[in-house]
Amino acid sequence: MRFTKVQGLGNDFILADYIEEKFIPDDFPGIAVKACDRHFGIGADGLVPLLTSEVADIKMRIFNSDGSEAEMCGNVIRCAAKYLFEHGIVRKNKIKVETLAGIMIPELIIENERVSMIRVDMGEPRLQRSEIPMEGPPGKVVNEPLEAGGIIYNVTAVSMGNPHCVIFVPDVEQIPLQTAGPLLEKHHLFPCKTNVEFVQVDNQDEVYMRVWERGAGETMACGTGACAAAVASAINGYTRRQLSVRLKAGVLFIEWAANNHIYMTGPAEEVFTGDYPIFNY
Ligand SMILES: N[C@@H](CCC[C@H](N)C(=O)O)C(=O)O
Repeated sequence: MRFTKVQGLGNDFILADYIEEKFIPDDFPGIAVKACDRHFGIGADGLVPLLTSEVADIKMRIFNSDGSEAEMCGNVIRCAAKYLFEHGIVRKNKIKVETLAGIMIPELIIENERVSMIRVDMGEPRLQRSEIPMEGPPGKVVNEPLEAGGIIYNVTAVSMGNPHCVIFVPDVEQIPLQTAGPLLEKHHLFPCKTNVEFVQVDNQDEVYMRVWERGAGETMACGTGACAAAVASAINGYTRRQLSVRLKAGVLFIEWAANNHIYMTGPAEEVFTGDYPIFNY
């Protein structure tokens, strides 16, 4: 498998370009588990095959490092758009990408003939409990108490195509993410599991976030998570609808626009390329 290792704010992925390939492996989950291993594989938070699409410029599938398939990924869609543009595969500055969460549209911001940032139309957030999905009575889940491991968390649930559970805390550095993360990710009220974001509000224009990702554990950043955190911050009245979400390795700029779409702007980088053996699994 030819691959390009990419990262967006330290959330790293194996991009596997199958657009021109005749042989498409059928065990992407198995390949993801082995290739994402940080000791015995390439090492990454996920494996992302790029494929041809009948409804968009390309199709992107997303496999977490545990092999589960996700509907959408904000950080990798920026990386994929930059890769497609810089390698001359799609020479448009707005690229339509088919995902399990629908068609997303990354836009390349070009400065001095180089892609400096990528702004992605992430579509509309979904807030109804059934859309997350989360068990319970109909309506939105805003600042609602949820017990996990003997602790009550106040959660706001947002779907960006994939599920997110946002929890506001005074100091994210104090959160024992390795214990709280898995308990919330696999909580019985989330039938498809959930990504978990702990968010500290710095002021009306900025929050700081740590994330425990469904199927990948703690990662350095999460694009859909940053969008969910921004939506949750706005509906709880903590921030404006345009804000910076600070992560370990940098910032994502999120705007919840008047058309109800979320726009996420951030960087993307290629790290290295290589070949990975996928036979004899
Ligand atoms: N890191 C991603 C999200 C990847 C998928 C997620 N773990 C899930 O299972 O929903 C991002 O940047 O959005």
